Amino acid sequence: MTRIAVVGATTWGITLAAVLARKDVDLRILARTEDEAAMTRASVFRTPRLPEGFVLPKGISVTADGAEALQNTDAIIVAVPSQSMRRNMKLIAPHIGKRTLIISAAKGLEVETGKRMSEIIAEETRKDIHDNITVLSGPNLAWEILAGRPAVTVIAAEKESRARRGAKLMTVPDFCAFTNTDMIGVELGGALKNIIALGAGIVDGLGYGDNTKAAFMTRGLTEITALGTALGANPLTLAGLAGQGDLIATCSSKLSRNHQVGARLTRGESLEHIQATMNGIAEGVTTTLVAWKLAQQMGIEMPITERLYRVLYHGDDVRATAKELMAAAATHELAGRKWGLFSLFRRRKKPEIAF
Ligand SMILES: NC(=O)C1=CN([C@@H]2O[C@H](COP(=O)(O)OP(=O)(O)OC[C@H]3O[C@@H](n4cnc5c(N)ncnc54)[C@H](O)[C@@H]3O)[C@@H](O)[C@H]2O)C=CC1
Ligand SMILES: O=C(CO)COP(=O)(O)O
Repeated sequence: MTRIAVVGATTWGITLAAVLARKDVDLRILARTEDEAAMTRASVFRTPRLPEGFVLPKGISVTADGAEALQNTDAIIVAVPSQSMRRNMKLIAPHIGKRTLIISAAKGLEVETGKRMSEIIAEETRKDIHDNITVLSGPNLAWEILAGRPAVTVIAAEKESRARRGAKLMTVPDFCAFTNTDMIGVELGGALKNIIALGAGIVDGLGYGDNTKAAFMTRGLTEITALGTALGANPLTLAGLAGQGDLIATCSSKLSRNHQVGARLTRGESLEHIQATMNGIAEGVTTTLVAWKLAQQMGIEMPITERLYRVLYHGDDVRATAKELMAAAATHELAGRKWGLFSLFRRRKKPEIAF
């Protein structure tokens, strides 16, 4: 029987385990402590993000023992906040088998290095398993998926065969995985759209209309595509499910924590207070910092990211910043959009960034 382990008793980890339980597989969740494992087993979830009354499907085992959870698995899904990816990988690396597929399900960039999750996984694992590193990302609000509403996702790996293997493992009724070989694009799409989702929460919180929102989302996609392609992503990936698709889902949904952060900022709440009370992770906060630094160092114009960075890290006034952004001198719509076919072959070197 196929054996899959999920690292992280998080909203997304539990959701993916519950989704996979729709088919006949041996599923194990690796929790951080025996307490956390016992609570998850008893369906007492620390996060209120799961639908009310949700019960962990029978047959999923939960343990805090790494060897028990991870040995002899066909795939390990790592569903932890991105700032904890390196720490988690250090713990699980010794248990990863030569043929085990590693699926990163986190959507963020490491603050200290600006690195993508797959880069961190590679740094923390043996070379002989690097071909097995894959990433999963797409318009995937956990609550909707657990509620049984149909969704699709994308699995990317450098080798098409690994992406196909991952997609086969992850596809179940009402949750279907597309494949891609552009890992950079899929990861950056999932991470960078959170910046724009946070801003969309501000747009909604300020009571602006659909015209504003459409403009904001479109220009948001423009600037994350500019950074993404400079970092080596295929622009078509960013226009696909893991980029534009996820951007639409999170900018439109009140279920999105990133959207919630933006909306709460417009009510005068401080970022510290929001983060302390939201009981979950909004990756867009740290991703804004990383993207801003990358943009500065690579000379890429990101007017939305730049202003959100000032709101989040320098306490700029949300209303004044939104007004300033909407009034900012418009340029040629296609200015800076140089990612024609040739840009695929002209990757700029990512700077070494000191954060
Ligand atoms: N919730 C969602 O709808 C989706 C989340 N994701 C991504 O999945 C990643 C995890 O997010 P969520 O599951 O929503 O987190 P969450 O918001 O449910 O939980 C985050 C909290 O989990 C705890 N945690 C549990 N196990 C942990 C471990 N092994 N290492 C570190 N912290 C642990 C920590 O207290 C942390 O603050 C993020 O990168 C997120 O962007 C991706 C798609 C959908
Ligand atoms: O990535 C997500 C949906 O695709 C989840 O969004 P939030 O992290 O903003 O809740």
